[in-house]
Amino acid sequence: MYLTREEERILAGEEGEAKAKALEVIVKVGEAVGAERLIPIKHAHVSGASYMTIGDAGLRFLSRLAEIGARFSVPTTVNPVSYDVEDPSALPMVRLSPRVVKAQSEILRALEAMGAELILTCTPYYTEVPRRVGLREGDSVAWGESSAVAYANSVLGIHTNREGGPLALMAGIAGRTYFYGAHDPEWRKPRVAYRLETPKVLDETEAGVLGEVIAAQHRDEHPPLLDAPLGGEAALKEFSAAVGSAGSLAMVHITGVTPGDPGGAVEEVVTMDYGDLARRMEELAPGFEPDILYVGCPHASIEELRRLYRALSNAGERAGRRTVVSVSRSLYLQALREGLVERLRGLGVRFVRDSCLIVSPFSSSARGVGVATNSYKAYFYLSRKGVKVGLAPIEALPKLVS
Ligand SMILES: C[C@@](O)(CCOP(=O)(O)O)CC(=O)O
Ligand code: SF4
Repeated sequence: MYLTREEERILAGEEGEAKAKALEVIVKVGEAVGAERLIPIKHAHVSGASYMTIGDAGLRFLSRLAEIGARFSVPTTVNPVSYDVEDPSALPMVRLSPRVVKAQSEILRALEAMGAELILTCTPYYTEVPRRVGLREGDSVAWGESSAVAYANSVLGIHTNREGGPLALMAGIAGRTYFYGAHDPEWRKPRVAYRLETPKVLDETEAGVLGEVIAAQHRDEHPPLLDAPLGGEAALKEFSAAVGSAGSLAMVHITGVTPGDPGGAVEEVVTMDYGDLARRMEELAPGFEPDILYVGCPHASIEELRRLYRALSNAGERAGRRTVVSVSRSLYLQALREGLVERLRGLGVRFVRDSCLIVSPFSSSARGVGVATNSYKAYFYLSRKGVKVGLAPIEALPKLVS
């Protein structure tokens, strides 16, 4: 791999042992995928911050990095953790053990010592970060959270591969990543298009199921092109989350949404039938009265909170008292300023910031609990963790509670 003089100096340890080791990892991974050079990144977003995901081994790894003086070279933010840091009791049905609280605090301390900004959300794109860092279409970043990776590439035109696990962390310390995949304009040109003729604009749950269908059948190395009427912000967020969780897609070129020209390289068109989506929606619909109505995986958008308020306002108060919303601290403050938090809390809604039902200990205490959610990704993960879960759009959720 070609290295600049500066990169050679970093590898030689002239900017410290930690940065040398981090760049060594990036170079090795780059060489393994055939990358010929490195590129600078403007931002890193680190997943793998929840103690429930990384455990003691991850805690030791991060603490060790901080001890040897690792520091992020570019603005670096962090994914959700195992509980709401300011209100650990916010999680429903969860009694946090002192061990989890202590270990999670040590993880956060280590990340902060390395210079991370603890925004603790999987939706960095809904925070001040992109504006403050000056992220623009075409910029390269190293993001770890799969839903944010797909959203960055497909909705914002920001270039990132799925830098899962420690890779985003290493790229944040090295200030670089390998030039490959989503960073390469040639790779971003779709060869296969998926066209959905439908009588209606897709809501967020249909968009999530569409993401599952495409992720399951797309085999080409280049991103798919999608020609379908996705309706609104929540649909884009849930579609991005679904293609990243039901498959490993880092990008979908969405007609009318993704910035830039798709490149005119499409060789195959797959026509999809809305009936297939409708049948899958039927399969995933909650066939039970839910104990919890869950919104906010990935963390809720302001559009979802506004829709949730309208839906709950027309429902009985029992629905509100069963509703849990996970949301970034940043968007919570925006909703607070709008009076939305007070109105939703007035209907009994419980807010969980910094965390969610998937990366918190919720699923281990949710045996027999029924969850209805508007998020395909929450369905995907909670069902695999043994939780009874069904999928329905926000407007339908309160009607499931008698
Ligand atoms: C499932 C996920 O959204 C959250 C759990 O990941 P982590 O704890 O940030 O590694 C990660 C992902 O989809 O990249
Ligand atoms: S809310 Fe969903 S997308 Fe966000 S961290 Fe939890 S599982 Fe991942």
